[in-house]
Amino acid sequence: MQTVADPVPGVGSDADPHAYLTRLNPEQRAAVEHGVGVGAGAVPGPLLVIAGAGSGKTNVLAHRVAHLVARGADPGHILLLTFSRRAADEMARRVERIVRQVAAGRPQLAGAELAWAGTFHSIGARLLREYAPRIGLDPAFTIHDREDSADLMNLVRHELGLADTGKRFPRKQTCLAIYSAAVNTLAPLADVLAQRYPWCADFEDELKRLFRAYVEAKQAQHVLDYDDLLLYWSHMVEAPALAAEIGARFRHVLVDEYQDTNALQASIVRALKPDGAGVTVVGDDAQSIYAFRGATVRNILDFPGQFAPPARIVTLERNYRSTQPILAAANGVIARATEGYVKALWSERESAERPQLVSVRDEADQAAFVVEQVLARRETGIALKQQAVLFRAAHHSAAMEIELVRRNIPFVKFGGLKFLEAAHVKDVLAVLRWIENPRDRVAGFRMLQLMSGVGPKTAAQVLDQVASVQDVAMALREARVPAAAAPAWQDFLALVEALHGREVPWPAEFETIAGWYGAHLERLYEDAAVREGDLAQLAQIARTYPSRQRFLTELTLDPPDATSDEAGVPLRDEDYLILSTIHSAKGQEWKAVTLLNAVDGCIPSDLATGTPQEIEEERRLLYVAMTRAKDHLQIVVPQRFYVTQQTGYGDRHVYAGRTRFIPPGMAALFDSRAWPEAPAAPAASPPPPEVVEVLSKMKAMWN
Ligand SMILES: Nc1ncnc2c1ncn2[C@@H]1O[C@H](COP(=O)(O)OP(=O)(O)OP(=O)(O)O)[C@@H](O)[C@H]1O
Repeated sequence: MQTVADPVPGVGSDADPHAYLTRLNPEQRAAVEHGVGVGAGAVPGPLLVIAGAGSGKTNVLAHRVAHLVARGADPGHILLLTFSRRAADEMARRVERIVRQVAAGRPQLAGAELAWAGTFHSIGARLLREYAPRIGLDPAFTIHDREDSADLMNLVRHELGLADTGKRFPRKQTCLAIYSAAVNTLAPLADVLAQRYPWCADFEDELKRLFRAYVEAKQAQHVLDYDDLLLYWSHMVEAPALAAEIGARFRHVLVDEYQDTNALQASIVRALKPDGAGVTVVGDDAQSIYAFRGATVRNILDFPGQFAPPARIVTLERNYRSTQPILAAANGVIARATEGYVKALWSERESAERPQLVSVRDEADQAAFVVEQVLARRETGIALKQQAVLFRAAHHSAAMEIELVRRNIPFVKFGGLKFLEAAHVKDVLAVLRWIENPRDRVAGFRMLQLMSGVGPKTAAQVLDQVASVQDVAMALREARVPAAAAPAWQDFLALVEALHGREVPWPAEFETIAGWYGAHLERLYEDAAVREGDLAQLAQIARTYPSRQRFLTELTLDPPDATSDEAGVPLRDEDYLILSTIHSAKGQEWKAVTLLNAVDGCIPSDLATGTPQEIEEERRLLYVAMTRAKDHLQIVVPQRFYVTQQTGYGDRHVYAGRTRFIPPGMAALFDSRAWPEAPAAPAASPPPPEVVEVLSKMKAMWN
């Protein structure tokens, strides 16, 4: 049902206003044009774009949105759901660029802006604020990140006496993980326990009690956790009237990275558009790597059959990123998967260089090898930024990081500690969150204990006192605190009075809080100077938001990646090597990619070999890693590596075999080599070095 775009006369210097379509290959173009312009008022039927790695998924989605706008769709009625905010921003930029090309001579397109592009969570937060009164929610709710949620879970766990049952009740992080898995997979608690947490199955009743109390605590404190942003949204659209109202706001709903959505997200899309009209989902089942967070590859596998007639499927198989030998090896890995949409990626980028399988002795040699290669490639003109070292688990890069620091090679690491997880950043945000919502107990608890002399008991008492009053500042003035806390308390009262009275507008408010916190920082942390740098960065970010509420919401939902107390964040270097977990490498590409620790136990991770599904997900992880490479791919296989805290064995070196996903039958797709290469001839043994006498000098120092 495609139509060829009508030419629009007099458009800029470009004779064809839809010239952007000619840049697409036939399959991409079919996806972009599907159902657009079939008649005034008609909405395209559901579309599934199966986009192989590097086949231009981002490109296609951006073109489809731009094409819809160019053909008359109101950008304010387009909902674009992406996996990360970075992806949403990038997409919006591309759409605007394409639309600008068509806009000359069509003034109504000039200022076209995508008002509704973002992650499921951030769009959920926006809709919930707007519709809060309709579902009995306080619109000023604050949002807890994972750590806050775990803290609240812990608080409730203690209150219910579950922490001291004598038996080993699951810890707060585990409780939260179980809760989150049940919510996101829409599965009964008993099933989640049986399948994922069998060692907690005995606690089903207690866990239910805990989760009920946790939900009550969140409601009493007007806080939502990450999962609530989806859960409330999904409950909201279960009401047919609200579903119809919200669904009607969005004529087109486009979802990126559909393979990594969970059951809850799919149910939201279904509720908004029950017949699939206007829905486009794009993804690659071969790159589904978030099952551990509740994502289900079933969403993409089952999408077409949800509708009658079924959704149209367009498959993109031409890869623009990698050389053909790299693709052949990646295809070889994924061809052995048990289920999926069949596709054979191909590329016109011929190369004589096959990917390498490099055998090294251990992790130290692995690090030395990678550094040697990285530097050699830089000599050939490939900047460090164009080179990435990928690994399955964040700690796999430890030896590598040490070697890089020793050799003075700057690097950035993605997938390690997140900015918002750093204690000092959390401290400042806790103050802001509490000012926003004084019922938020986790924020208040953290904030009050920043003051010398205020411990958990005093903090809890104070929070009880302010829990139900309107005038928080007054309640704080009347609160009794230990004498040791008196000086700090006076400063705190002054801060609260200034902020509650709104004497200080945003973002100056942030500076005021940072100033107050600065007085505590040195006492709280040894490396206060480093942390001050992070806070300055946070202040910078704060200035870009119009209000405290927007700042808190966006930052909680999409935190910046790294803090400066992490190793090697190259604040001053222009060029730096990329170190990244495979998960954080999603959607990226580099000229050269090196994969560390391609051994069984690391990939597949020995923590993820419990079920066939887990093993399949590990295979897809390897596939994702390999398909990030444009020109050069090296897969390193250390013969032995160091493992920590293996149950019953302690820390030790283990000998490992090459990952099972590259069996001997695939060897022809790679060049195999060993490093260091065996020396051509035995070197003559050097003369024994002269011994310099220092021992006696050392002792003599203390004579
Ligand atoms: N029609 C095209 N002509 C030329 N290059 C293209 C075309 N479409 C996409 N590309 C290029 O192909 C590369 C991969 O595109 P993109 O990042 O959108 O792929 P992707 O499908 O999102 O990949 P992955 O899912 O593996 O992350 C980019 O460098 C992009 O510029």
